[in-house]
Amino acid sequence: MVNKVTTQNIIAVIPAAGVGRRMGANLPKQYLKILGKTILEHTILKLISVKQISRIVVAASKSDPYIADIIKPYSDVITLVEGGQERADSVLAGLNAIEASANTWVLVHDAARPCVLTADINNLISQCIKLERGGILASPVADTMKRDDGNLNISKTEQRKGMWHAYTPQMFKLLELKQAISKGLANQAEITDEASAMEYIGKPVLLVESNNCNIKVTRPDDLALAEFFLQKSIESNKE
Ligand SMILES: Nc1ccn([C@@H]2O[C@H](COP(=O)(O)OP(=O)(O)OP(=O)(O)O)[C@@H](O)[C@H]2O)c(=O)n1
Ligand SMILES: C[C@](O)(CO)[C@H](O)COP(=O)(O)O
Repeated sequence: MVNKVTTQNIIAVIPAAGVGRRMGANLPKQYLKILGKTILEHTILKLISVKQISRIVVAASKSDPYIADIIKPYSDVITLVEGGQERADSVLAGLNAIEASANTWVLVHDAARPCVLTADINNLISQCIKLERGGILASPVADTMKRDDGNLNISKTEQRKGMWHAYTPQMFKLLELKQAISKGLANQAEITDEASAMEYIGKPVLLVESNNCNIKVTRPDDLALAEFFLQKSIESNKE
């Protein structure tokens, strides 16, 4: 499945090996269609529209009957690898397929976030390169945050100030990210995104504010919302 990547530009990794349990569809959610294209294809097209991204590594499930047809039109820029049990395993499999300098920047973006704005990806890239720091797209929390007591009672109101929703893309140097995820996985740390792996090894991570349209398609209701945002971005590209 793997052919090695050799380039010095930014390389994107798309974890696309999830099963979409919360979506509850009869196929993994990244293969559901919105506006005539699968969610994964919308995501691939967003990354292809970013000039600095030279290659995209897609991590898909081994038994996946859908992926080959979807990536065929983009086979000149896409490398396919086999994903893993957890999202972090899939990301690491993608990173392991990249044969580039340790200093190469990699940008990890969920297959399930097709509505990200190209302008926000470009902004993340330029902030990380300018400040020589890894960073993520994120959005400040807008609601009051409650902590439960494990029994549907509120135990506490958390301080909202300074709280952010973590989105993707998340951009780091290849070697550092590989080391961080490998260490986190080896120590059974909870690694739900790339930033949490970097935090685990004590590295600072930059927050870059994203448009709120960058939703993770997770539950059935998200499909209509994603269609609305994708339609809006298609129309604004026509103007
Ligand atoms: N073992 C896994 C699990 C998740 N992902 C990917 O990571 C992204 C974010 O995960 P999530 O939205 O949680 O997707 P699923 O795991 O498919 O959803 P669920 O948790 O509802 O099953 C998705 O693009 C998903 O395909 C992956 O590549 N490998
Ligand atoms: C990476 C991510 O999308 C950032 O919000 C998120 O952590 C993925 O989480 P999930 O547990 O796979 O839904």
